[in-house]
Amino acid sequence: MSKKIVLTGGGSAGHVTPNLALIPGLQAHDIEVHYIGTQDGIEHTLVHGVPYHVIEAGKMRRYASAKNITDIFKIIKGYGQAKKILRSLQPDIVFAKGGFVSVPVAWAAAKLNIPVILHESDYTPGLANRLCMKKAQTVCLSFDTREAAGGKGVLTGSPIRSGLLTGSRTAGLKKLGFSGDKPVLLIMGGSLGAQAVNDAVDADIEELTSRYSIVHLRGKGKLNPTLDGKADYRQFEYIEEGLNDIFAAADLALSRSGANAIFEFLALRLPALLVPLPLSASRGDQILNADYFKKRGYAEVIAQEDLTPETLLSALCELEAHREELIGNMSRSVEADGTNNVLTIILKSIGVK
Ligand SMILES: CC(=O)N[C@H]1[C@@H](OP(=O)(O)OP(=O)(O)OC[C@H]2O[C@@H](n3ccc(=O)[nH]c3=O)[C@H](O)[C@@H]2O)O[C@H](CO)[C@@H](O)[C@@H]1O
Repeated sequence: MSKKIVLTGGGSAGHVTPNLALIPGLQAHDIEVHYIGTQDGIEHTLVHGVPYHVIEAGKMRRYASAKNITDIFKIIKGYGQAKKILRSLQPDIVFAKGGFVSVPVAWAAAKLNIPVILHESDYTPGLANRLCMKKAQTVCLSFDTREAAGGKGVLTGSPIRSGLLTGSRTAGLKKLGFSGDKPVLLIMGGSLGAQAVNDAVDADIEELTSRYSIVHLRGKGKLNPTLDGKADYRQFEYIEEGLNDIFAAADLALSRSGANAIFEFLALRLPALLVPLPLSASRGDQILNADYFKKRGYAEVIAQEDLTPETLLSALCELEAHREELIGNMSRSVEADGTNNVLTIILKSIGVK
């Protein structure tokens, strides 16, 4: 009888794309894959070709909000729904990628004695993963932060969708309508977009497009219609299909330092200028992710507070000047594409050879 796995994770694409990276390898081993996510989360739009089960999820905020009360009821409801789904599916294992939808699923799995494997993408775990960690038998890590994982941590690297590494520059340039005469700058604000990065780019668009051909992934609802049709500028909310060709066409990136994006840049040897999500809007995990990449010479970093049209331009010039050096450092990197490492851990724990 074939084995069964439930994947979970959502809220932002960073909690979904590693699961997408694992699905082909799991199916190649004849493992039946199911996904538990929310109705309205980005995971519902990104997961295709496997049965998708809906539960409610509540967000645990680090600030006071009336929603904290209503969300407690959602979490309790989600836990009950997850238990019902898991009881009927009887999976051999649950793989939780993080985000708040993971919490009721991991807790319900533990309650039903179903083993849980967790993946932590960031340098420091978020609240959702800290809550799941208690229930996990193994915590796979993108960064070598094994001491933070309470003896359960295994350094695996980050699962990366294999298709992302096999794009074509020619196809990317054609899709974007760029000649390839200017360097192509990919701007990516994380899966939900980054308003501060978008604003800084918009404020300096004339100068930037005089130097670069720009492909800008702005995030849902964050397109700027005044830039439609502008030469050397293409904007998208989010690219699901064909991102590999866009990545292949890019010479440089300007990006948030979400863990998945930066490990993808590393695997692609794409030099990036990182603008971490600031402490005012997060627990600071992107700052630590970016510091790690800067220290190893894989990327340059600029703080959001320091972002002006002038500093942005000079930081991009610096990045261009150090491009070959950064590519060399990334080529010698020891960080692995985690897809096979995570797969091996999952297969071993359910006895599949
Ligand atoms: C705002 C926020 O809290 N972000 C967190 C979220 O990342 P968030 O989802 O914002 O960003 P990540 O960089 O981690 O992941 C984005 C993923 O979406 C993909 N993508 C992006 C744009 C696009 O058009 N098409 C596309 O496929 C990227 O290739 C990547 O695989 O989870 C990460 C992993 O825990 C954290 O490091 C981030 O801090």
